Amino acid sequence: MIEMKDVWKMYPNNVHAINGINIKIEKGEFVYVVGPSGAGKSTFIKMMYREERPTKGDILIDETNLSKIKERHIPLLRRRIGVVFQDFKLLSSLTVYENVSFALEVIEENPAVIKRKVMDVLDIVHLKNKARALPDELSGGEQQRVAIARAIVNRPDVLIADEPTGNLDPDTAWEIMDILEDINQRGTTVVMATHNQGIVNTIKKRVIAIESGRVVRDQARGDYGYEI
Ligand SMILES: Nc1ncnc2c1ncn2[C@@H]1O[C@H](COP(=O)(O)OP(=O)(O)OP(=O)(O)O)[C@@H](O)[C@H]1O
Repeated sequence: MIEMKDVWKMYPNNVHAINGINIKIEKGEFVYVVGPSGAGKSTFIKMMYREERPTKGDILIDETNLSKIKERHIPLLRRRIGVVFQDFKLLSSLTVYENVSFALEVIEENPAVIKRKVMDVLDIVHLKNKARALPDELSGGEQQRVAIARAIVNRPDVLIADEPTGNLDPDTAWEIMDILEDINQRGTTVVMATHNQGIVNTIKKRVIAIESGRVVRDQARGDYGYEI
């Protein structure tokens, strides 16, 4: 479960990005975060994986209060929360296999276990046959699938995706959604910030709309709600 209690965020330049958010996301939910550009969606999401810290308020991931965890425990938190970005962020000199295995916490794992875990997630994203390829040899959609595999290889409870389809053509965006839905159906909570009206209006899920750093709508099976 993810919970925000009266969360505020002011950046050092005095921009008030988040202004008093209270939300609860239960285990296994799939949530879209929508809203105009600059509304605070990325800030909202970054606080969930402790990339940014709130100026005020508490964020709980299950029993862990993110405001209270020590810097040295952040890697442990990141194993419980996978993150996917619009621009993939793959390491260009590593193969698909290496990009995924690199993210795996390798402590006390034997090579056979590592290989099984990497191949299992490459199977989920339908990329087993590209394990030896380099990112530059892949399409944008394939690169995003590698990024998703990397994000889930530690079996996180939560997958956070900030505009995961933002750089992809429409057909490829739908493929990515199939994979995110599959991962969600396997039990992972998915939180996805998006500007993709077609996806939100077709694959109906909970919608949290943010404007000027506040939740202005929180709706089960909601619409995108903005004209593009
Ligand atoms: N690191 C930062 N330092 C200062 N101000 C920031 C920083 N990051 C974001 N902001 C500001 O905070 C506000 C919210 O930004 P945020 O990126 O969270 O919005 P967003 O809804 O994700 O926008 P978009 O849809 O364009 O990605 C904006 O006014 C932005 O300029």
